[in-house]
Amino acid sequence: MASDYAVQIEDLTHTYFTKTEEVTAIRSLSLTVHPGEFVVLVGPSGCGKSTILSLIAGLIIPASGRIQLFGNPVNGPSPRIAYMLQKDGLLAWRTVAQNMILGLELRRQATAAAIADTHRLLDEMGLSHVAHHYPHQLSGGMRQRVALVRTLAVRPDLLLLDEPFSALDIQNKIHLEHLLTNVLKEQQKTAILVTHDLEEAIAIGDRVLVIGGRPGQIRYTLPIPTDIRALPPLEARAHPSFRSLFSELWREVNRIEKLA
Ligand SMILES: Nc1ncnc2c1ncn2[C@@H]1O[C@H](COP(=O)(O)OP(=O)(O)OP(=O)(O)O)[C@@H](O)[C@H]1O
Repeated sequence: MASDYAVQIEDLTHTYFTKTEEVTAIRSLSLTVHPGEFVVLVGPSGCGKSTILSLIAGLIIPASGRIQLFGNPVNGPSPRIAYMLQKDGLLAWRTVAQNMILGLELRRQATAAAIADTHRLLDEMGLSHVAHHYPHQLSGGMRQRVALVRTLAVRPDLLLLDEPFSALDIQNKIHLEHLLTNVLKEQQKTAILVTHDLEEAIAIGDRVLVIGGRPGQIRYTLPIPTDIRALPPLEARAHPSFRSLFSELWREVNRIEKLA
């Protein structure tokens, strides 16, 4: 069924059960994401941001509520989604070229054309010269660029990004943000990013949602103005309105942190 939304979440609640306790991570959360939109989730530690991504990815099943992906209910992992984490997850015994086609192999889609596509992406990331290197021969920023190629290689319609750049220094971080936003815009992909970096959220998101409280809910929405969205991440940070957006987001995150 056709849908106007890439992601549609209605009244979602999720509780984890451990041997000793029940933790309701999120309660009554509703959210819609349009195709091609880049939504960023920020908020205090433990407010349920990663849980939201895992639910959308179909890795965990919600206690109640509905999640639809491009009009179809989420019942488990979907080939339309790719997930990227803070840890690059590169396999030490595979070269860069072999690592970047891992997802394609797992999905039995490693055709000559798909592999050629990943080499083009690797080239766009400025890494063609390390295709035959092993992960231990690369810097942290290079490793994360390879992980990004591997994530994009499966041509997902939706990217879920859980703090993918948080371990990088500021130069590498902005470089990767730039590469990511370029590819997303070119290929008109939808993405949801979790980050603790409020500058990053404003510099690359279309809309920033502050999740907070226990259980977590959406407590504040900051739409990013079009003129900032049109800029690359470094230039966005230098926009005259950037500081006031940052102050607004900082204030809200701190206010909401007290709700926990
Ligand atoms: N597998 C699990 N079993 C039990 N409780 C869990 C599990 N995963 C998460 N939780 C709990 O659910 C709540 C939300 O966790 P979640 O990881 O989604 O938060 P987060 O906002 O992503 O945190 P952070 O910013 O620190 O990564 C926390 O109280 C956490 O302890």
